[in-house]
Amino acid sequence: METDVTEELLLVEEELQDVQEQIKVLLDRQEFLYKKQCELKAILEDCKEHDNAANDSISVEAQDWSGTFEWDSQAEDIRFNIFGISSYRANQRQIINAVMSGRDVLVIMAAGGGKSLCYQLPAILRDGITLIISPLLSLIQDQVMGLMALGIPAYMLTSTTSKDDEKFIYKALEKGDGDLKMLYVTPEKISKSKRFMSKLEKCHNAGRLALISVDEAHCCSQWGHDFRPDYKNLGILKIQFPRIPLIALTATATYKVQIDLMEMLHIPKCVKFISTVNRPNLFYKVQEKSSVGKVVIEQIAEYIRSSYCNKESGIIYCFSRKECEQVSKELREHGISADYYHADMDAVAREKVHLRWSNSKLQVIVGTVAFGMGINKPDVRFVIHHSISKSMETYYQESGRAGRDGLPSECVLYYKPSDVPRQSSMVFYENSGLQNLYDIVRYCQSKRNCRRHAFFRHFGEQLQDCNGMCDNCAYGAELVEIDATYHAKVIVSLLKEMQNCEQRATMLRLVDKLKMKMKELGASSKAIPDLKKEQLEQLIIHLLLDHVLEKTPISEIS
Ligand SMILES: Nc1ncnc2c1ncn2[C@@H]1O[C@H](COP(=O)(O)OP(=O)(O)OP(=O)(O)O)[C@@H](O)[C@H]1O
Repeated sequence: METDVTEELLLVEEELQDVQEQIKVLLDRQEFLYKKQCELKAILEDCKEHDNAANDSISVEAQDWSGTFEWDSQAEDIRFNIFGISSYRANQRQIINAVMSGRDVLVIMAAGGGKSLCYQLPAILRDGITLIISPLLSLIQDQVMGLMALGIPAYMLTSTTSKDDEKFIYKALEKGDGDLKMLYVTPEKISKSKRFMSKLEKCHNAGRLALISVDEAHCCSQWGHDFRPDYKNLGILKIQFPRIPLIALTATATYKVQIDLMEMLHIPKCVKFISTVNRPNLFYKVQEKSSVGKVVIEQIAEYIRSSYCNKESGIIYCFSRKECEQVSKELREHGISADYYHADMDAVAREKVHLRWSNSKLQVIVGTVAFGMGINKPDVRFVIHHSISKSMETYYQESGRAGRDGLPSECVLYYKPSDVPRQSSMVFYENSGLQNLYDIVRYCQSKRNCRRHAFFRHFGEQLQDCNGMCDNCAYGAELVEIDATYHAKVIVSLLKEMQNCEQRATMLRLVDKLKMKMKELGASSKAIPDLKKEQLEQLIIHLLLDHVLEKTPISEIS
């Protein structure tokens, strides 16, 4: 009898072993399929966007904007003799021709690509006044000063405009008196000043409004990275002046943002000129960030000292105002010439720091996102992110402030998984905030994929060669594969427990609980690899990206 039972037990155990192996195979298959599903969905999304973009741009291809036009020789003359530019850059001539033909135009051209010429040259060529809407006073002041220096009658109507200039401008608008070719205003002027709008109307009715230009047009869209409520009201321009060509320009706009701003500005049939987002001179790199703040600063200081010993200019972006002050103070203690810039400072103090840095009297400016649009310094050699940005778009924009002169420059992002929850609490209530954050988290976590390709994918552009200009392509990091299935299962079971008890799962709490649970389960005696805190954090983030984003309820994750 006993032998029979023993034999049966052996059979049951054998079958159990068999079942366990089958489960493992199925689990592996499930994991593979989840990954594949995620990749295929991303590709499908990309294809849809490409198809739409291709359909929308049929009108661009239908007309050859690079052909011969009646204004060609006059345009060449202005380009060379007024702007001192010997030849056009990619798309500039085509854009100018489309504007001169009276079409509405949308221009997406990378930072430093030469967007200004695309509306400034037609502004001189066309009879009448060009109205330019730009979001920042400092940007406007720079532009007007630059144009005046070239002998072009450009003015601005802002809070800093003198009474005399204001009088001159209003007379020029209303009566056509005086020499005024370009008029810069902020969007508030359009949405809030009835007096200005009535003068503009008179200018238009007398046939003197030549062109409308909306700079930094991505500010129209809530899906963009710099939404400005007053930009939303700019749709009024095309309603009031439907026959005046409008050119909208920006350095970046995803397909969604493009659709949004075309709707808002009422330019559904605009000709689109989308240049590549590629900045071949920028080297992208993600650096593992120590959990000890002082070590991070030491590493950054050492990097600046060794790579930029001739005091080449740089920017460091920080998460908070307090962090900005702290980082700049500690860098100074390490002998780096650095100062901070954030929205809590008064305008004069901010301008002073900006000026010292612009004149290269200060090597490093440590800023929050407030150090944004209007930075025209061409020779910024490095942009360091002390913490992860909130989206790929923000990161592209901020890191893109490096190397506007086209010379080699570096963009380094210091990443540690425990910075992710800090950002996610900030973006939680934004439109697609978490989705956007997780895109950049994926960028940071990847140890294999080309960083540049991540940008192409994000902006729905065809892949181009990186030429070894990112860490993953250049160094091909040596990767050690660790089987973390056991840890992952424990994390999921812990999450379920915490979810059932309605406990908040912070990264710190989860890692602590995980370590305790692994001890309880006697993981060390089961030849389970012992993972470091940072590795456990990375694993948690991976799980978050792979499962939570796919909207798999925790209860269904096995
Ligand atoms: N065809 C050209 N040849 C040489 N230089 C040019 C050409 N077009 C523009 N530039 C110069 O390139 C620099 C950048 O131009 P611009 O300020 O218009 O860039 P942008 O596209 O507006 O960049 P951002 O988005 O960063 O403001 C300027 O110094 C400008 O004079």
